[in-house]
Amino acid sequence: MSALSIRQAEFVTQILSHVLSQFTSLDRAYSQHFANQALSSSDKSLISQCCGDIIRRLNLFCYLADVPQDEASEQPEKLLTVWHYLQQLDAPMLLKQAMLNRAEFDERLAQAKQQSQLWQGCPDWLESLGQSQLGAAWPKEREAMAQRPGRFIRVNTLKTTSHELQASLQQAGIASETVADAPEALSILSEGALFQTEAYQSGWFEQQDAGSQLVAAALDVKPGMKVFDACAGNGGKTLALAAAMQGRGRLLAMDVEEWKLKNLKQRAKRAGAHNVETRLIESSKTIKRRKMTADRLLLDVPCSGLGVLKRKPLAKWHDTAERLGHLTQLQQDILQRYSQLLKVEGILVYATCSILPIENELQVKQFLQNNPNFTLLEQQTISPSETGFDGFYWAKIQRQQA
Ligand SMILES: C[S@@+](CC[C@H](N)C(=O)[O-])C[C@H]1O[C@@H](n2cnc3c(N)ncnc32)[C@H](O)[C@@H]1O
Repeated sequence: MSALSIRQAEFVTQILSHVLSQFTSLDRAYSQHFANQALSSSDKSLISQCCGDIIRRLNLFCYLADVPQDEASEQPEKLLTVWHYLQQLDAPMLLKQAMLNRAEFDERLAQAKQQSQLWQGCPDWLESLGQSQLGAAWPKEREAMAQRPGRFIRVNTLKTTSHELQASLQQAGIASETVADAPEALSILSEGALFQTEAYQSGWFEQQDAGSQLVAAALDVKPGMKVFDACAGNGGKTLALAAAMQGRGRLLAMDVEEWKLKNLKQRAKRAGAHNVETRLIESSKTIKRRKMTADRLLLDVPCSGLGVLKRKPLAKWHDTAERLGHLTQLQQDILQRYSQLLKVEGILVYATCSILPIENELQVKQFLQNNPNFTLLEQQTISPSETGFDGFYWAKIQRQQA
């Protein structure tokens, strides 16, 4: 990795200031700041990697820069200087005014390395939650979630094969490799303008973490089935389901947010997923009207997102623990009401992008206690530390009787 140019450094400081003062998502900030700018894909990739590194361990960067965390948005240059020092790089000229006393920095660095919670960029509320929920398993998950996320795509088998896609990306100078246990996933090994390739324009792949692909695969859909994706959002998993159905059967994508379903429709068109229909959930009638009609049902419920902190690190700097009570109630409510969509012998997958038992196996346990006509077939937590993927949970549940 090389030092940032002055221009790249300016983008980083502007984006950091923006997200830290307004708490908009990093992705949204990138699209706003990059719009209509002559930046190469390697510029964009370096800028976003650098912003991600700093936000992921914001408390550490503030400590090393001797900046109070609530003033981080006003002193992003100092955080960027720390980023350069940590990688033994010279900071760009722009940052000279933000130079830190090297001896003091070294002393702080030595102290920080002794404190794993600080070194791995973990706020106090998350440390207590992780400890209480996961006990001895927490430290390795905390460490895994301090790392940069991997870059994964899903091969769109409606249009191509893994082999053909790899060859096409290789021609565009992008190296990739297959991923053990996730048959449609490719791990992208080189930087490069993935989204400007002919393969992307032709709908041959979607960006999707390998863990998320495993959740969709757990539903085990078959061509010709009637499948509901009841919290479909922008359709990451819907499109994976459509590919597994080989375009045959009915796939109904539902959500409470209309704009997400609009995005989903566009993505489905590009992917050639012609059996996808969308339906806005306007009231409980949308569900009741379709009672006992589904062969398969995906409930990818709203959650804390604490499994995907590598990719969405800003969530560390809100106290998500405060929202957990509301979220877990909503999750149980969705599971209880939407499970009525299933036919007898139909199968649902309840899923979250969290690794906390309170959102996962404890929710399923409560549901099964209240609904003896459903049984648990299988469940899995996809652990970031064991897989290198984002963290997810899924439970496969079958309806035995009406
Ligand atoms: C984890 S996200 C889904 C991500 C999506 N499945 C994917 O793979 O891209 C959860 C979704 O649930 C939606 N949602 C929130 N409350 C809901 C409700 N009561 N019924 C259905 N969907 C809901 C949110 O709008 C959000 O899109």
